Parts: sequence; C-alpha cells; structure tokens
Amino acid sequence: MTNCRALHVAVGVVRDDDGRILLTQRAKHVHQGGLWEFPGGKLDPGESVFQALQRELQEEVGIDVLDAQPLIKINHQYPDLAVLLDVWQVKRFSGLASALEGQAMQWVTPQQLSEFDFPAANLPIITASRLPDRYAILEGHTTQQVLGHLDKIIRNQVSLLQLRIKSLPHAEIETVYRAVWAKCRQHSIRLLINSDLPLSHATADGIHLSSRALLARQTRPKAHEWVAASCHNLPELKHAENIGVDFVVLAPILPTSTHPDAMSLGWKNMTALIEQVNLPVFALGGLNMQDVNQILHAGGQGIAGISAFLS
Ligand SMILES: Nc1nc2c([nH]c(=O)n2[C@H]2C[C@H](O)[C@@H](COP(=O)(O)OP(=O)(O)OP(=O)(O)O)O2)c(=O)[nH]1
Ligand SMILES: [Mg+2]
Repeated sequence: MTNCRALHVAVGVVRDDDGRILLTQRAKHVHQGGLWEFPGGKLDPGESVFQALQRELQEEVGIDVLDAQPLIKINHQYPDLAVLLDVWQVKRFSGLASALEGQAMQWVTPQQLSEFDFPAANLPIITASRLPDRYAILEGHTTQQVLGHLDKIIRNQVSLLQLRIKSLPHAEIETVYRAVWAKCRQHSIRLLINSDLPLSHATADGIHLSSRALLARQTRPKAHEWVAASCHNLPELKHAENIGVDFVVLAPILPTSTHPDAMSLGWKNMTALIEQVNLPVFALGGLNMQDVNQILHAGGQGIAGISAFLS
C-alpha cells in the first residue's frame, strides 16, 4: 500500500546505445551513503514524477531526458525512512552523462548490476531492468501449431517466453521442448518452463510456477536463474514476493474469448494489487499490444499473453 508519508523519489534507468545502464555512487555522508544507485532524487512540491526525473538527471549527470516510461514502483521502509521509488526507464535523452556532483559514475551491463552494492530497496529494480515489457506464453494443440506460434512470436521480437503447452498430447511434449529450446537459443530468447510440465530435468533459463505450485512452496526453487509465478490475488502475490520469485503474471485482467464469463480483475483492481508488492508484474488476459502503455502507467512491467503476440 502506498505510504502517504513516504519520501517520493524519481529514479531513472538510463541506457546507452549498447544497452549499458548508468550508475552513480551516493556520497558517504547521506542516507544509504557509499552505495551505488540509479540517478534521481526527491520530487519538489507540485512536480510530476517526469518533471522531477528531468530535473534530477540534469542536476546529477547533466543529461536532458526527452522521453521516459514507468518501469516499477518500490515502497520500502528503511529503519529510518520510508521511500516510494518511482522508477522510470529513460527511452531517449540528449547530452553526455557526467558526474556533476563529484560522485563516482559507471556505465554497466545489466549482467554486471549484481556486482554492485545497492540500497536494500533496489533488488526488484535490478530485476525489472533486466526484463522486457513482453512475456509470451507458448501454447498449441499440435506440435505443428506450437512451432508455428513460436515463429510468429519470434517475428514479433519477443525475448522472454514461457513454455506452457498444456493442450499438447503428453507424448509430444519432450520433442516440442527440444525444438523450442534450440530456437530460443538461436534467437536469444529466455525460456521458462511451466512447472506443471513433465520436464523437471530439462535445461532452460528458468521455471514458471503455476499458482498451485507457488503456494505449495515455502522457498524459492533452487538452481534456476529465473523463477516466475502465476498469481490471481493478493495472497499469491505476497507469497511470490516473500519466497523471492523474480517476477509474476497477474490474471485475468479483462474477460477473454476463451473464458468470457470468468471473473476478471479489471484495471482498477490490477493497479491496486500491483501497488502492494515490490515485484515486476506482467498483466495477462484479454489484453493486446495497444494496452502496454496503460499497463506501464498502472505500475506493471508489461503484457503477457498467449494470443497477443500471434498476429
Ligand atoms: N536516486 C536514488 N535513490 C534511491 C535509490 N535507492 C534508494 O533506496 N534510494 C533512496 C535513497 C534516498 O533516501 C532517496 C533518494 O534521495 P536522494 O538523496 O537521491 O535525493 P536528492 O537527489 O533529491 O538529494 P538532495 O538534493 O536532497 O541531496 O531514495 C536509487 O537507486 N536511486
Ligand atoms: Mg539523488
């Protein structure tokens, strides 16, 4: 829940043309001093987050933010201070970044982020900055249909994929997995395997827990680089956050053609739920690419979908 007395801070994830991210080091004597951070600072009275972001990045690193979109909101209670970190992804900027306040500054790859010491609130920001705004879910009734869907997903430049294939005949699952994994490696797509599939020893980039599998666990599954989970309500979201899941899919947001009568959350409940966890949340159900902007402004990481990427 948003804490009204929390210090509202605009934070920028700035990337250069090679995809490296800008980090600065906080001065020794300030709150969270000596730790590395994404540049940014407190909102002035009456300022929007975007205006504060523009001002702070001009003051701290001398760049002009031309375009930015929300990435994630973090509510964090430090022993001495509550903060609301409103983290935006800078899409376009002008000027050459330089450390205008005498602070150390570095451009680092998303992989290198884990080598730096950040304030405790920053872990989900780092995760969010390593994730795209689209998460495709691969389904299909036949091997041919699944592989056809995968080709369309690749053409739509999706870089994060869940192998779900629950509608596929059992005997075909292993063969389809092999073909999908080979294509994912070829196209640099991160692949997560749904925990309900009989593929527990298969190699992939991670595991996607069904909500049932999520609730059955008290700890994060080991030996997976990425752990995601399906959630439908606050207890599931909180459980995912508590056991250290990296990101979640929240569903269903809108009614779908396959489940027209199922209860859906709607935009308002979705926004309220996302606000209560510090996790990257993909929205799923009845959504299409035109909805991405609304999802981002509601605090979500982006859109997940089975059919959204098949056009
Ligand atoms: N900018 C930034 N602040 C962060 C991050 N993580 C995190 O916990 N914080 C906290 C530390 C501070 O309590 C607060 C940001 O305040 P700040 O010291 O940057 O604010 P400011 O730039 O307006 O500073 P000043 O003008 O008062 O010197 O948010 C982060 O990644 N970036
Ligand atoms: Mg600052």
